[in-house]
Amino acid sequence: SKVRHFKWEVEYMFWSPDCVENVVIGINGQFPGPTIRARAGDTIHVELTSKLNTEGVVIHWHGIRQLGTPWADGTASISQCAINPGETFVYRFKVDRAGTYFYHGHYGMQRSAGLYGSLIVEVGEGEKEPFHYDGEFNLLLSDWWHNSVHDQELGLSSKPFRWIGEPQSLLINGRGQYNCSLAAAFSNSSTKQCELRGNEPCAPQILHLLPNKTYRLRIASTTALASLNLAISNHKMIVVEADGNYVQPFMVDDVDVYSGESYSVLISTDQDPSDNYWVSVGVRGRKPATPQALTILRYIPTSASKIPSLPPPVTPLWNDYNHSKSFSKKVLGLTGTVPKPPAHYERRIILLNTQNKIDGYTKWAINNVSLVLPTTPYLGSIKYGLKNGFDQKPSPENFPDDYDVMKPSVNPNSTTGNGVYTFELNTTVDVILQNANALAENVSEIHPWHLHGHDFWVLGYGEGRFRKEDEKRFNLKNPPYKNTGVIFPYGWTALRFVADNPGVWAFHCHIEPHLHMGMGVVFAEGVHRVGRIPTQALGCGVTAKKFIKPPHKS
Ligand SMILES: O=C1O[C@H]([C@@H](O)CO)C(O)=C1O
Repeated sequence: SKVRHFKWEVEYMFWSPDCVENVVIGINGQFPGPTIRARAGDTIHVELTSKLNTEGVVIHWHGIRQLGTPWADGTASISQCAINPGETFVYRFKVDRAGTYFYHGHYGMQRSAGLYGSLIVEVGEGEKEPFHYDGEFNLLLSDWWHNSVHDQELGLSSKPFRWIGEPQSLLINGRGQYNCSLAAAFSNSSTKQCELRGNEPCAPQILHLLPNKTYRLRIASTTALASLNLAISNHKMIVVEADGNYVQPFMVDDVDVYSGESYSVLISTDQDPSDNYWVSVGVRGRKPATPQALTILRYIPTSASKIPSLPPPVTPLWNDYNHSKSFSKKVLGLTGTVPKPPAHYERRIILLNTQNKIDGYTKWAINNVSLVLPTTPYLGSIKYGLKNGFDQKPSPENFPDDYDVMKPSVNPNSTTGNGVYTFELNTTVDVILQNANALAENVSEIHPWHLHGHDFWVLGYGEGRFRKEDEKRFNLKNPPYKNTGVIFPYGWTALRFVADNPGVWAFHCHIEPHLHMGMGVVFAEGVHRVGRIPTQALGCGVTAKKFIKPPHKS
């Protein structure tokens, strides 16, 4: 295994992700940031210098468990202090397992500003994947707004509340087309045909494939909001990986990808090689106001500029939740490659997801607490026993029996808070994510929940309020092992994980504005076992006072 060194500079830049000039956060002059490729067992060493001149920054390595390096998880106020303008911070961690991952900003709403890139881990030298392919392509999916994240953030934290609305564009590898369509010829709207030469930052990345081969597409979503659906005209996909774990292969026409998830699919280039085909990405779960993202799957030697003869695939109806549920339930762990869940839980917490008003501000709350992060990162506060870093009262593990999840939330007692769920090291924990009605009547939304530092088993999905007897239907045989799991409107999702990674870990809705509005919780386990935390990660809040020594007096 190797140590892979990278030197990164993070900076704002002018860029045109969807052919409209905007401001993005780039890395080394690139948007999306550079793709990291490594092999399982390698160590990644990123020396990150911030050239953001008016704000801090951190980078989270999504899907990497940070075994033994919780300070490198890149979560501001949780695992480290934000990196100040001009400062350099070293992220050094092991990528222990092959898979499709990505990285992104985890401070304020910097992910929405474009701070993200792919992290691909190949199998270790001499090891094999449990499937064959001749070549691979990487599709990092995101959504894009034309107003700045500062504008978006201010709206979300204003009274009256201003929602960010639907994205202007969907991007594939940071590229979309706002004012034109690649498939205008097939549309009955007035959208004009894109006239792109191919070298523009918004020109689609065309996938060049040879006929009669098998390709692996690595699909990951770092969207701020949108739940996505990807389809390829005339080509079925075999799903083989989810969130860095192998799944029992299954064939589909289209794949749902929620923010924070990744999938690998295999396709066979067995179609008419004198044609090209569309790859299309559309919005699900929210009434779409965003055109599909498109790129072209080109069969060599057909001309790359040949417009496919068939129209792009149609995304399933946005509110066809049965379609989404049926997809999610097909995702099962590949026996023999992923660990089996312990048969029993030792602790169960139930997390009610509600939209609330607190002092007239619109928030999301978990068991009536809306997360507002403390100024001191938890990792340092807990390790050094500094009790003034955050609320010492344990966080609520349930919600009132008479709460009606089908009715608009009232929550007279909801508050902001920053307490922690503390687990005894190696405890088997069940988390029941309970969805509910939002503030408006007859509205309940999709929320993809992402856990840092672990994978969890998704034991089941259900409708309405979770009941104890529902556990009889849990899949303990071959549940998928993932780091992001979705809750459907008015439903519940049951997760199980083993709290075996000393550190402090965020668990939150991966929709960026929802997290910003408080939709997250903090888990801690075995923090006394955490090794020496780099001083730089502690240089803020109450830990700064303890660890930054005054200049030596002679
Ligand atoms: O958090 C959200 O706020 C809006 C809406 O509920 C209020 O404007 C929306 O669609 C969200 O997901």
